[in-house]
Amino acid sequence: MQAQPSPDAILQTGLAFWASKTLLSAIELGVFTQLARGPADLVGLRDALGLHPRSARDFFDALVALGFLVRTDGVYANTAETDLFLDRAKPSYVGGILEMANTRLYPFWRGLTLALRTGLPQNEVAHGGPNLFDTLYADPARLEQFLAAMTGISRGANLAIARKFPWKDHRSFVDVGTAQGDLAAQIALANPHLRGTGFDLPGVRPIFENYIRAIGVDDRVAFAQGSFFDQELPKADVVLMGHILHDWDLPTKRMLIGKAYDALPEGGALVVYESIIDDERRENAFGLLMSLNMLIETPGGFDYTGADCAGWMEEAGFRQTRVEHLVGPDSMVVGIR
Ligand SMILES: C[S@@+](CC[C@H](N)C(=O)[O-])C[C@H]1O[C@@H](n2cnc3c(N)ncnc32)[C@H](O)[C@@H]1O
Repeated sequence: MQAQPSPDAILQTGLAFWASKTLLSAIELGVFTQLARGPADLVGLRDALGLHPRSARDFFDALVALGFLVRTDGVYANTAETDLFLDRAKPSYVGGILEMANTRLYPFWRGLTLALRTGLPQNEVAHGGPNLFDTLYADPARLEQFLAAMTGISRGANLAIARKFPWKDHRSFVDVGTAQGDLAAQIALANPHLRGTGFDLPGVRPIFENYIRAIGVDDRVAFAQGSFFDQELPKADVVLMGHILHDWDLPTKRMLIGKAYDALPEGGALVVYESIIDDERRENAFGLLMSLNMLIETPGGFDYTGADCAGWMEEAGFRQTRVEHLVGPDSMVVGIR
């Protein structure tokens, strides 16, 4: 017998922003950082966070029901996951991307319908700025938040690339658009024979250098500053691009793949990774929604399938390509020169 149609999934997705904003506000308020110092009862937690009595209990219990807190005999505590990943005091903190989601993406996504009608971004550049990065980089606090957010969204894939890629066949790498440098750091940590470069705009240098020093790989990983629009890429055995191609329109994507080709020796590899959409464009919902996020954030950016990317690489001269899943929605496309 066929199941009766139910509106459950429709209502759940339609109102999913309730759960999303509750988690984002909990991160903003430091709920998980506070509870990482020790469990607390309703009044203790409410007072520590400076919340009004009216809805504090509903807020904390909603976080229990959503699976982000546990409550035992009236005492609230983090789950293993929120304690590890949402306590700001731990290096495993991944909340940077969610802080950015809270302050920037949540308000900007209000403009999605308008963006779909006009094809125009809905973020800070909506009223005339030249590009996302110039706007972000004009404000040091926003720049720092953005670069930390990138580490949050990329950490799982960075660890997978550091382990999965055949690094033993290579001696050097350059991470193009490196942000804080987490990919470069994870590759260097897992592969002591490699030397690496993080390439990015000049304003990124101090943030990159602090991060690389804190991880302890500054003897093998250096920063090279510049814009990939104005100059060639530093030469290396492997060129990596994480969340770079989706920021730009097709001519720029092709230009960047061409510059990567020029930077590689014969047998060298280009590794492109992000939430690569499945070739049928029906399964990787995160990748497809990420592409809508690029509509909100950029004038011409979009996400793409593994087959799309492999095709652009082949047009640029790469002789072999392959697509490999990393973690969650992320895959890498590898091109061998
Ligand atoms: C979306 S972030 C990706 C960061 C990192 N690769 C990751 O996956 O987490 C894009 C990066 O490209 C850098 N970028 C933007 N325009 C650039 C340019 N013209 N030249 C070099 N890097 C640039 C930004 O500063 C930023 O670090």
